[in-house]
Amino acid sequence: MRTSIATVCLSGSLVPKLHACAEAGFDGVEIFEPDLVTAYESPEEIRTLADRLGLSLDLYQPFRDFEGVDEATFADNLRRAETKFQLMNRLGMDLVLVCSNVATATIDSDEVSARQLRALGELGASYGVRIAFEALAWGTYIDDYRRAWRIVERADHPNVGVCLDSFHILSRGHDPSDIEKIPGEKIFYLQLADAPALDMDVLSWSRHHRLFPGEGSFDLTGFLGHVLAAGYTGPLSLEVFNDVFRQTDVRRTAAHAHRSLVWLADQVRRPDTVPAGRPLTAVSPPEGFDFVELRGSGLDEADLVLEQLGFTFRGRHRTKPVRLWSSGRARVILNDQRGGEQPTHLAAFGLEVADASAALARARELDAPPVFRQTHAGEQDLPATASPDGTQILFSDKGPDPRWLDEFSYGDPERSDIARAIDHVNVTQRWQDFDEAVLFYQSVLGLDPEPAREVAGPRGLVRSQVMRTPDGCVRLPLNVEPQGEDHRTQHVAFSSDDVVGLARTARARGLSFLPVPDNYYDDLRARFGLDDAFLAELRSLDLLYDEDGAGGFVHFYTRTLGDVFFEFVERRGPYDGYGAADAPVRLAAQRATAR
Ligand SMILES: O=C(O)c1ccc(O)c(O)c1
Ligand SMILES: [Mg+2]
Repeated sequence: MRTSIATVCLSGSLVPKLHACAEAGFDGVEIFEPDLVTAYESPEEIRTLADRLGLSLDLYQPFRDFEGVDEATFADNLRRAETKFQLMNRLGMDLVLVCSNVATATIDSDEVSARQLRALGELGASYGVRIAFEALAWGTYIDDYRRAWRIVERADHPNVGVCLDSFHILSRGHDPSDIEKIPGEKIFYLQLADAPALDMDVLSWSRHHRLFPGEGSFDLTGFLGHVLAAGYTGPLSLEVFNDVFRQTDVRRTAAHAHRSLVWLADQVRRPDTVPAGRPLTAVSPPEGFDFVELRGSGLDEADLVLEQLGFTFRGRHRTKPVRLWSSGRARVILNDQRGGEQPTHLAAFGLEVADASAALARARELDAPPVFRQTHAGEQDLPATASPDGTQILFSDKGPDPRWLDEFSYGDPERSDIARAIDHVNVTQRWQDFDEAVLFYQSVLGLDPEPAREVAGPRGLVRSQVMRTPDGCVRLPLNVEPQGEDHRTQHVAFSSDDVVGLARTARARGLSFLPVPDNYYDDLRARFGLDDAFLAELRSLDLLYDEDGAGGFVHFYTRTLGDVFFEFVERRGPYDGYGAADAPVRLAAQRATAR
């Protein structure tokens, strides 16, 4: 199916927007009227440019406050419409969006609205223009697509149909299954937008918080399924009003917008809808973390901390300045190759997947950038891509022991069992990249988003959202990076069966913990009624504790090494969280002890 996007989704002026849309792979655009009005190019020049870029001009929008009005207003509205139809002829466009009246309607009548729309259709026909009537969720009288369709049916004009917009339908909780009752050819246009679950007035929600499919919490797969079942064959078009996307790089936004449509079209599992003409390579969710890789200027300090934590030094790589530490299936690579000028940071993580080359193929189909890593003959070349935040992701075929382990020598055999595996990797995001990251991890890696939540940091509440596999073997909590800091603070959490014992041993070896304030333990006593002995033990070791009704969670953090720190977690029983209640304590402590 063809893909399209409303120019209102993007930042800047019309010409760069058209270039960005074409570059991202869209087939067409909706021209948002203010973008044309404020452009210095003539309609003919816009038409020529679009043509040269291979973009069709699919929809002119919006034409406001047309129907449900008295006769004098109606006459003036027809005059207004006629000038727009003339403009559309200059642009070479044949479809206009008319949204339901929110301002001048005084007559609440299907009969009157249908008659007025019919007259508009008749006028449009003389210009070769068709009318797509859309019920805005906040329309004065018409705020439901079912009523818009009733009126269009009654208008009974070949040039009058409906425009369906997922936001207006799903935000109001209207049942989308009635879409299937509309004949496909009367659905003149389809606009898709996702949105976060928010409890606010629908106009503000729509104008500021819409998201691209896969970035919010609407069931767009189900929605699109109904539209396709109705027989709609027009473009899949994005119409996303979002303050962040209106301010951020136009090419980057267009690129993740396009990814969202490719992914959504694939989700409905109808080969005829897939924009690329063939389904995406199917992948199952990752089955575990293979390793994490740190780079930067402070890796010697990381060696020391890993040793104090009881990891085994597994040796050096045979051709690269890279060394490996492990504990159970938790593997940490310290890479001195590049990035030595930066503080120690999380540069990459590896994921074990059923089929590494299939995982890479899917990433490429979704326009995730390939990453080429230096390898020598005989070394395993792991397929890799990069996430929007720049972290490299390497795929390896799931097996008992990764083959690349053999490339390390002069180390010790694995003797530690304090850590079982990597429990989660916390990847911070710039606030403006967060939605793009949710879409990336969902579409490329097949991770599911948990509901977003907020964590109190020293500079205010920050958004936190976990992307994970259903079974929890891969968990990626995404957190907004504190603003105004000149570095990121990411962390790698290892799971252990005995965090208390581990903390005791590590402390005896001189590990420095993130210090926890005494007040925290008084609060813990109040929250969970813990016994004095356990509380004293937690306090003496700077351990944190949480419960979620299902089980308990004991954890601690190391001090920060450059831009990264380690966490050890023990999940007692089916505890499924991340100690989110403790995050404010961590953020405050990190700030208090910052370099
Ligand atoms: O917010 C608006 O006014 C507006 C305009 C046109 C649309 O298609 C829409 O969904 C909303
Ligand atoms: Mg709309």
